[in-house]
Amino acid sequence: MSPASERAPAKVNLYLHVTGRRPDGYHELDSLVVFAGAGDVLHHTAAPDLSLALCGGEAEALAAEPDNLVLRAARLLAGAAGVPARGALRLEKHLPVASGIGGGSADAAAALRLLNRCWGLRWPEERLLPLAAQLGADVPVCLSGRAARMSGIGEVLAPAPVLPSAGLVLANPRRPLSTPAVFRARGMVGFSAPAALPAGWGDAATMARDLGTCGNDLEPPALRLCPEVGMVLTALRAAPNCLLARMSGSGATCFGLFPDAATAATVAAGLPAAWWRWGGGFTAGVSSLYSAAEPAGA
Ligand SMILES: C[C@@](CO)(OP(=O)(O)O)[C@H](O)COP(=O)(O)OP(=O)(O)OC[C@H]1O[C@@H](n2ccc(N)nc2=O)[C@H](O)[C@@H]1O
Ligand SMILES: Nc1ncnc2c1ncn2[C@@H]1O[C@H](COP(=O)(O)OP(=O)(O)O)[C@@H](O)[C@H]1O
Repeated sequence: MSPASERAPAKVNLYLHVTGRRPDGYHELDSLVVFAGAGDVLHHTAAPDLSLALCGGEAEALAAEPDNLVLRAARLLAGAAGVPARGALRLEKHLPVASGIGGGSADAAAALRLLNRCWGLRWPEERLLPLAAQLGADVPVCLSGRAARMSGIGEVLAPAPVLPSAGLVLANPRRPLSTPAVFRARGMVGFSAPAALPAGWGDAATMARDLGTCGNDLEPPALRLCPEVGMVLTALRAAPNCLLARMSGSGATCFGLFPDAATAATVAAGLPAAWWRWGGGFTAGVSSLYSAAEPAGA
């Protein structure tokens, strides 16, 4: 990746427990978040003013978006750093919009990393995290792009258990789902306890067995709003060697876990062409971030 580009990988919630609700209406969560090889890409070219151009297969869904998260992130960082917001940005949009895999959050996080570098700020991750949290509950976890155990409303991050190599299929029935609408549709049901997880897994089958004891508490309301989620889950579960299939985030994208990336790619290619689908493996992290030990301007 060129120094003037940043990957914005898709976030996948391998499980998602709603553990409480704050007085301000936000929900407390417990989730194991991993990142997929699929993602958007953000590019920067020096320019006196700030602008954003969109390209890529999923760009059309954002054409009417009045307040792209990339521009919000750029303005927020410029304001916090006291520098002019400048640069011609180009977003290659490959992830479906409003689909439970955090594309907008990943783009916002990529903008923070990219402009931190292109504007010569060299802020460490810890200094960018409060800005990320202001942009959305999922943006802090997307900042490092590292697998994490996420709690609070998304801002409390702890290392994930050691993950095995595994295959991952993502499939979306091409129905956008609004995150607030899915939380609302959950209604007055009770809360789940945080999951009990081991320190790590040696293979994909053991990981899938343990994750099978968890769930996604947003899956039932999402299924009511978007019955196609059920078709996607059925197709994933019917695929040979599927170890686990579940919805990610507030949907409608579902994931399937498979023994390896090659199997996942084959399965994805066999899913209905009318769906958005992708198959591969987890990604290890994006980090072009600076460590706190590194002096600014170094
Ligand atoms: C549900 C999750 C799980 O990872 O993923 P997605 O389905 O969006 O991918 C996230 O918590 C989404 O994070 P994000 O999409 O950044 O949410 P925000 O923009 O901050 O919030 C949008 C709305 O979702 C609801 N919301 C979000 C996060 C949270 N912990 N509790 C909530 O109740 C609130 O109604 C809020 O107004
Ligand atoms: N760069 C962006 N990519 C996606 N959505 C964006 C972006 N900027 C703003 N949005 C808005 O954020 C909403 C949530 O988008 P997204 O992050 O794709 O959802 P999800 O977290 O459910 O996958 C969209 O409906 C759109 O209105």
